[in-house]
Amino acid sequence: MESKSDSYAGSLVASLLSRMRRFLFHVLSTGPIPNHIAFILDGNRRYAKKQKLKEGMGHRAGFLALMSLMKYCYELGVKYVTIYAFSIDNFKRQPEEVQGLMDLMLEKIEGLLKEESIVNQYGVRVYFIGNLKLLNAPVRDAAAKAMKATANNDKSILLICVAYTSTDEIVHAAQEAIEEKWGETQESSKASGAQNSEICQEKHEGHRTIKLADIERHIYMGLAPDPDILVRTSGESRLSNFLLWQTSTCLLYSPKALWPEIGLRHIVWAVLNFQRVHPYLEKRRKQV
Ligand SMILES: CC(C)=CCC/C(C)=C/CC/C(C)=C/COP(=O)(O)OP(=O)(O)O
Repeated sequence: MESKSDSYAGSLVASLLSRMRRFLFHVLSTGPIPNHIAFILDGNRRYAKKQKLKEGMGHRAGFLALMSLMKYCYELGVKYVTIYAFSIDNFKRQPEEVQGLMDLMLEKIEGLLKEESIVNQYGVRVYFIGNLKLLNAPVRDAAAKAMKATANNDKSILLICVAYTSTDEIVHAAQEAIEEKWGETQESSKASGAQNSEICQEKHEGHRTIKLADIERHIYMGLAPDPDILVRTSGESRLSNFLLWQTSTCLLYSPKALWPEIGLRHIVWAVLNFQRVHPYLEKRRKQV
């Protein structure tokens, strides 16, 4: 059992580490701080295997790592954090694993709403991004509840991509943009009393004139600026169908650590690298 002096020493060390971290962040903030960092949470099952844990425990450890990372990002002044929590392709995994992940998600979303959670400590507004109708009803309802409950938080933003892939996001946005154009075309045809053949012609023209901005208006991630840094753990540098539309001028950082092993040093290193290439990234952005 932990004695009183042990717990006193423990809280002293925690407070010292927190002060050191804040000092480090203060020094870092003399340079540009990324506005948006996105994470691909790779390597949770490998971590469980490495630590000889049950597979689901890797994802639980991954969630704890996520909480620490969010804390570091928000303390550092990063406004937007996006995570790839579950891709549409992940539905192809063994049914027990998918169910285990959905159960974990449900439990953790409910936990995020508790008063003492990081979301409330840091004034985080939560968005769930993706094809949410693919989720089971309890997770979808919990996601809707979390978005509603945090709607008045405005200090920071957490975007949780679930049932998400970039190609699905782009197809969805293109479809909505076409429907919007078609709606406008019909309206203007009605107003001018055009004949059916003319409507068809206008519809055709309307489709042909879809612009980049029409698609961007309907992209799920449109509520956030493009990420400045994309972190993918476990040494992989593939994007795996994540934020393909949004990452043309983004710094990719792929530390060897498995997701549950990610920590403060990785964030500091990512930000230092971002600061080093910042003038170049800004130039590229202006050109784009
Ligand atoms: C509410 C909320 C935000 C919950 C998030 C929970 C969480 C940590 C989800 C990660 C899910 C996932 C499929 C990660 C990829 O690791 P992997 O399973 O592919 O592991 P591997 O790369 O070792 O195979």
